[in-house]
Amino acid sequence: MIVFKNVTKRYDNGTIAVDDLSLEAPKGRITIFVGPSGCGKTTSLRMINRLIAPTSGSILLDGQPTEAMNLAQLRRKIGYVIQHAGLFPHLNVVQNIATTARLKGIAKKQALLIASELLERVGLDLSFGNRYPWQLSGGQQQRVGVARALASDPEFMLMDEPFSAVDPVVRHQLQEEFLRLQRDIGKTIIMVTHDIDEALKLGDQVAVLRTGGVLAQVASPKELLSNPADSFVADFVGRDRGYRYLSFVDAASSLAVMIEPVVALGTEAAAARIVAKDQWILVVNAAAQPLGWVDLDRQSGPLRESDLNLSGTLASQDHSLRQVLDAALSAPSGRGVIVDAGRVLAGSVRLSDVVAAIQSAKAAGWGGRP
Ligand SMILES: Nc1ncnc2c1ncn2[C@@H]1O[C@H](COP(=O)(O)OP(=O)(O)OP(=O)(O)O)[C@@H](O)[C@H]1O
Repeated sequence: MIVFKNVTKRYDNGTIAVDDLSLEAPKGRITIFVGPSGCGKTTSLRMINRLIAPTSGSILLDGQPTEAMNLAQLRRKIGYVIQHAGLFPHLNVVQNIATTARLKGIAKKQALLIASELLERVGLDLSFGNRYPWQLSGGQQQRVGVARALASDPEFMLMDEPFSAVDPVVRHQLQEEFLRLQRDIGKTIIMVTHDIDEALKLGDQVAVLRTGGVLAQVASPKELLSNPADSFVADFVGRDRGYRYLSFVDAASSLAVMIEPVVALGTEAAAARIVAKDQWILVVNAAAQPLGWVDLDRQSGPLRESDLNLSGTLASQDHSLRQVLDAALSAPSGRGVIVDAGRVLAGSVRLSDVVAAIQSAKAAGWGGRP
């Protein structure tokens, strides 16, 4: 556990970057610091590994005040990941990862072995090991940065905007991989971001800071959305917080999933019309995985790939109500496509049934994920 006790940082020019911050980052969980630019997120993070010294107050790691700890020992306990990864340009990928293990006193051969294992763990092929940082994309560099922080097997991880230097698609991938990794390693993590979506997605708890370094609220994502402490937090978590909240509610098992007629590519439109519920028919591949919808009102002859309407998203029944709602809203037929874990068709849901499921979940006090 990481504990901030009345921590204040006043820079020499008089700026109060962090003002009397007290909070606990629980063991094995992800705590996110989020807030507008200049609200003291990075300063708070860097006070933990003493890159910045607090003006007053203290920070405790598993009960031990950091100011009393040997600096080298303190840093060895803490993995540190920064924006743009900050890799050493003259070392190749495996050597970069191995540096933190070496600092911990692990023999070179063993450190390189650990580094190679971690490379795969963060989703990079072993062949990347010999490359230099400039030969990697931004997303690959970030992965190496995470692997390097993990190579010393630290108890704590500090991550400063680790996924912000990449495009939204790669960022989404990195976030998903990171959550999977954390399920295995269960580190005590504090991450800084200015992106509320990222905070709500990754955080077990989220600390919202306001300008002047004052803690506005610390709570679970669900609590922040349903019970913002004040108008600053309410504005910061976003105007669409009612809709976002659905991300935290499992699609009710009572959700009525209907049988959806399907055809294969190559089926004649006339034959498809016989099985279709209305003008829209769902096309699946040989493994019964949905490919897209076809509008039979505009179709003659065999159904081709180029006839597919691909606008509909897929949801699985164990997804959140937000995903199921999106599937229903995005489907041209108005029927959201539900798949199982192997992307095989399970059926479809009508928008009206999703809305009914949302209403009954709300009436039952939401339930679902914590
Ligand atoms: N070395 C310094 N000397 C003086 N003021 C500083 C120093 N470093 C940061 N500050 C100020 O302290 C405040 C907090 O800065 P900090 O970098 O912690 O904010 P942040 O929330 O991480 O911002 P961003 O999201 O823009 O990175 C800002 O007003 C900043 O200008």
